[in-house]
Amino acid sequence: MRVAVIGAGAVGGYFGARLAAGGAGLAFVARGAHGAAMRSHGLRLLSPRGDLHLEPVRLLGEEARERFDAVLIAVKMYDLEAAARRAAALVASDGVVVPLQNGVEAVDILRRQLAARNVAGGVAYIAGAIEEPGVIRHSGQMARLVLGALDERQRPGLEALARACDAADVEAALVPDVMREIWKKFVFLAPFAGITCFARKPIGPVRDQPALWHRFEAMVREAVAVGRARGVELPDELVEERLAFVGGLPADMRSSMLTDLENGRRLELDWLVGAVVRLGVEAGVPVPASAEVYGMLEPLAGGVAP
Ligand SMILES: NC(=O)C1=CN([C@@H]2O[C@H](COP(=O)(O)OP(=O)(O)OC[C@H]3O[C@@H](n4cnc5c(N)ncnc54)[C@H](OP(=O)(O)O)[C@@H]3O)[C@@H](O)[C@H]2O)C=CC1
Ligand SMILES: CC(C)(CO)C(=O)C(=O)O
Repeated sequence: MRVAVIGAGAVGGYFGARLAAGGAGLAFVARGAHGAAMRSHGLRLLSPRGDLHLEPVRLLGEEARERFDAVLIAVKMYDLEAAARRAAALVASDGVVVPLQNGVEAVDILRRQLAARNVAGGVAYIAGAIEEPGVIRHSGQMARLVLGALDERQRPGLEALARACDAADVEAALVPDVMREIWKKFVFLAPFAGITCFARKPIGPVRDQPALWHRFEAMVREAVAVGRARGVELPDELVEERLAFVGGLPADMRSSMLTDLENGRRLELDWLVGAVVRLGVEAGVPVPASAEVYGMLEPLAGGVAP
């Protein structure tokens, strides 16, 4: 199977390298110092699930005319529009494009640049970061994809992608209602990103401080209420289930937004806590806890040198 990965950072670099090592015909679209390092020394994964050094790495230049059966997009939300245009030039007419962003708005952004027939849904459960150009650091054991069709014609392509994941020892579940799965991640992830940035701490110290944990819980409840108001069928037990999930995460787990904050990078705030607030206001759902955390972080959203 021919797979292209646009954005070779924590998410794209990890899953792309595993797929390549598992035998998929894989090529990356990468840029900057990280892309240059991949070109000269390959891509290195440092992972509790096993280190990997992929060399050589196949990198696609602007001139690439090849078409791919699947295109995974793993750039930050603020780069998605441009990446979607690139995906349109790389995906086969019957291929699938799978966005792996956190947030609930990636599919809508992709549909502005691509035929709806090609745009599928995806969720990535993993924690990691680019440690230095050419090197991805994976933290913890979690490394899982959730994939789902948004058009019946995408099923064979997604099944083939799931088989390629299986061959690469990457856990990938095909689900019937992927938008619901995207929301099920969003309802804890947006609050998780918000509260860890608000506290400037990983999740362990947040759990240990009742005031922070109560604020986090309030934010999860608000995000679930917003999803429901928008017609997403989220089960009654979801809040408790998501709190238990976050309760079981390793104490030193950081959100990718906290890592970005600490590195002075732009934040995905407007698509995470900001989206809870924006969509909540649109739907007439009160979101005071999220709005307060959003307000505190908003001045930092553009990236502030550490
Ligand atoms: N990190 C994590 O633990 C997780 C992240 N996510 C989500 O996944 C998405 C990706 O995050 P993450 O992997 O952390 O991001 P990273 O910043 O680690 O990687 C993104 C990479 O894509 C590059 N890029 C951006 N636009 C283009 C483009 N047009 N062509 C080629 N390369 C491009 C970036 O380059 P440059 O640096 O030059 O901008 C960067 O190297 C986000 O939405 C995030 O919320 C989901 C689960 C876990
Ligand atoms: C919380 C985590 C690590 C889970 O996948 C995540 O998605 C992120 O911080 O971006």
